[in-house]
Amino acid sequence: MNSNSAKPVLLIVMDGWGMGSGGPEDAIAQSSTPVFDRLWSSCAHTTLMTHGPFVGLPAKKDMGGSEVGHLTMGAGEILDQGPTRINKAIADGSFFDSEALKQVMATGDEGGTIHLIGLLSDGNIHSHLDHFQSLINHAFERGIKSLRVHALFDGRDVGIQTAQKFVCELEEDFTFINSHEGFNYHFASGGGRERIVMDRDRDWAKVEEGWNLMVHGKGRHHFPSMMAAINHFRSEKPDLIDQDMEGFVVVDEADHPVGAMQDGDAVVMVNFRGDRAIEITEAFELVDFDGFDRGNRPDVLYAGMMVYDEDRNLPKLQLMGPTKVDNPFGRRILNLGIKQFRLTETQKYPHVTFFFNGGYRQPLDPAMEDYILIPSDKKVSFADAPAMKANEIADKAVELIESDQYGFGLINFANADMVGHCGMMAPAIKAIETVDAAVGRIVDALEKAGGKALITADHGNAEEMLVFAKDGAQEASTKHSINPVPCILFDPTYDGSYNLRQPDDEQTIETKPGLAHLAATLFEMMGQQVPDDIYPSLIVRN
Ligand SMILES: O=C(O)[C@H](O)COP(=O)(O)O
Ligand SMILES: [Mn+2]
Ligand SMILES: [Mn+2]
Repeated sequence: MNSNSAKPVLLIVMDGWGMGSGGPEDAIAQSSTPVFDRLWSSCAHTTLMTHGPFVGLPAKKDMGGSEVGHLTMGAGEILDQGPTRINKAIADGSFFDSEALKQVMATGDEGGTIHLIGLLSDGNIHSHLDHFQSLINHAFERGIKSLRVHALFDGRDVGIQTAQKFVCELEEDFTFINSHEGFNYHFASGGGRERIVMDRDRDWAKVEEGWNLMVHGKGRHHFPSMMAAINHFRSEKPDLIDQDMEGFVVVDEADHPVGAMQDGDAVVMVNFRGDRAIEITEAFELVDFDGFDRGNRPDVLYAGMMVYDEDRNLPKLQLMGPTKVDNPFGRRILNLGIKQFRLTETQKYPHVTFFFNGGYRQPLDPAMEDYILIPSDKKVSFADAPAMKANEIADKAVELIESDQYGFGLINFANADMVGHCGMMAPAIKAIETVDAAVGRIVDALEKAGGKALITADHGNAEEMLVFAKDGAQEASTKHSINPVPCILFDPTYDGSYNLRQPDDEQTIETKPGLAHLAATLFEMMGQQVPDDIYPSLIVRN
């Protein structure tokens, strides 16, 4: 096929745009979305499942996320994702046999302290409390005497004020373990994930603050316990979302940090998801690191739950091998000679590259793949800049479509998700309206170029900005939803001769329309043979 004459077929991901109830919690229903409404009523469309087993996650109600969503879209099939594989390995015991974990435990045998750092919640997007507990119990059973937990508070993949629940669960474990002679297991530091450590946009000040708390035991706030810290910050600001809590150090009666890191200690990053674990991993591992001044760096053994950066093989020690896709969509179309682009802003860059590719970050053939990254706004809450880079992405998309070079392009608009995570209605509406207009400009350009697009989302978020308790009380929702997402096949030549498969109750996990069916649908839209080793296309010819 001559890629220069290709009619572009795009996959447009409106990140975090789910199908809501239309009620007061639904920011999408409250937005003016003339483009979406026109496309929904004039194009073939369906809804897709994006959560739990539909994307290879362990539990029925696990929320989907950008990583698992893009990985599933690119794979064209449902594959076990990181947490599923970790859970299975913990259950069958193989998790504890890894060389990496043995090395970590060996430092404990030699008298070193084992430090667990990570997101302390059961959100299952970046981490899971069970994984902390499995590691803690294993260390205890192995007779490791000293362990510290440096906890990042969530409030973003779970309820907005839930930190105390997870803290108390581990405190109970520690109380039991410490009742045995010679054991001392404690929390050592804490702070909200948006304030410290879990940055993914080279905002090194956040990582540095976390580094100083965890590694050096240095920070502005000192507390005798985790609960003292949580109570203090909530008494100052009762509606404080856990993700925004300031960082602090846990200290003893003499005001000394209880868990500063020493030579000979081991550190395990418990998060399995890579995007927000890479920067702290660089700080621990890179020799020529220049993100910030690390001070006197203790000589510690560092391990991560999984690979966070495949290209650089970071971290060196991984407790679990990576989820790999043997033949992802991008590689398959490359082999067909189809030129492709990926386009988004920094916040979602790994998702349209690394995750969609099922494990590689850089183009396999730079002459045939253009990965275009627009820098995200820094040092702002996206609630204050809800347009994010959607207009710039649309400008670039129009230019790429008009260049007449590409047979495929993947675009991600981060707004409905990133602004949705702030939990505020008015900015979310602005975010959605911006995306709607940007998609409108892209479909207009596609129409002129004779192209087509699948317009969909990787999971919901902005259509569920409030959650309601049984007693009717409501609180802001900052997390993803498990609602289905829209899927529209934009085709200016559409004559009603096909439809998209609709969900029904007879279907199985594999056959219910989901993200795993998009790859085959794209092949069909490009006029290519659908490979027989991926899930079938959603297109049903009348
Ligand atoms: O990292 C985040 O911002 C949230 O935990 C998940 O959001 P994402 O999966 O859409 O990136
Ligand atoms: Mn997403
Ligand atoms: Mn999100």
